[in-house]
Amino acid sequence: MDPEVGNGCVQEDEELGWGKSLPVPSVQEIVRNDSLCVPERYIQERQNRPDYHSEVSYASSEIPVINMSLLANGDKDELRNFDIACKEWGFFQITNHGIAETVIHNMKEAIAAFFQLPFDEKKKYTMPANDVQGYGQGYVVSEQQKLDWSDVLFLVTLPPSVRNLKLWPVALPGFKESIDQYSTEIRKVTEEIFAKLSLLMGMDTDGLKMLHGEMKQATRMNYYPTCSRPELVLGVSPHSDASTITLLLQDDKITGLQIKHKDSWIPVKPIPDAIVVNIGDVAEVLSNGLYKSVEHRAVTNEKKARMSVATFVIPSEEVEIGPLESMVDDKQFPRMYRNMKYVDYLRHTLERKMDGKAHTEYLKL
Ligand SMILES: O=C(O)CCC(=O)C(=O)O
Ligand SMILES: [Fe+2]
Repeated sequence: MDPEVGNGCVQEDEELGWGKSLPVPSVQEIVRNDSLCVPERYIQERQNRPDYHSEVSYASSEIPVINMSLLANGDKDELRNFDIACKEWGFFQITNHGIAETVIHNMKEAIAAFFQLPFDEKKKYTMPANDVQGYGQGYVVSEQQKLDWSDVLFLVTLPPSVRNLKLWPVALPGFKESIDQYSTEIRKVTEEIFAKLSLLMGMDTDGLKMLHGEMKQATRMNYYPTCSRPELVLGVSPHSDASTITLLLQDDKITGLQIKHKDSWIPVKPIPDAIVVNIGDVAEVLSNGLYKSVEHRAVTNEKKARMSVATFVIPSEEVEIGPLESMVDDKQFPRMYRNMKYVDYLRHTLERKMDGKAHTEYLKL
């Protein structure tokens, strides 16, 4: 069977989308056909391999953990911890976030069920040639570029009016309901985080929410098959997220996510039912660089496939992003980023391969 997924099978939608990506093989199918096979296109250049210089630090216990219940209830110490987490780490895990265990469990089951479908079934949701939504892989712009050891289902989930249900496996029992519930809960947590970020950025509590216009959520469901040579490949190449914030649900038992902190890669050890939150490029720009959209990547392993669900919270396409007046001070904090319509930034990032912090650099003055 030809394991190729990506564009080509599905008709192009007429509307101008956010971007497009070249078709690539399904890694899950490659591994299913031959669990030892690691094609050349997946073997990273030496300096990009996960074990290069053994530079992985095991200081993962240092990554901040924020108690959302304390934060939401106005605890001053937790607000300070949150501020430090956003400034110094750009990444933290949240506990007591109020999302019911069943909602998290159902979301994980839904993506597991999708990736367990036969390949011919999954192919029905293949990314159209001019879209980044659907089943396939994003950020592939050349036949020469190294590929990530993962398959993806990427869907815009909120608001419901902008969903492209043709690309949703709606016939899969529980799939749509699980995404609906999970997305609604993530939206609530986002509003809580936005309220506190707004205060820290010198606005009223609803400042960020208002500024986003009709806020959207897009969800990238990542499937990382096992790899017989995990030291040669990357599950996701180093990148920062083009979102305002990202909320990531990861496997409770398998560590795969690593973040760049003080020039080392630090693994984010899962805390069961916690959600990993990171500052995205939009929050970095709005805060004039005070809050950091940190580079991260995912590695694979030989023993067990890993899944993760990244929910990107993004502004309405027409919103102009740029440093907030309250974050700029000509003497102390001169403006570091230019203004740009959000959709133009998003398209800029989606036309390129993932490349560390290179996308954010484009916004710098
Ligand atoms: O799987 C992970 O831990 C990271 C995924 C990620 O960074 C993304 O989808 O943007
Ligand atoms: Fe990411």
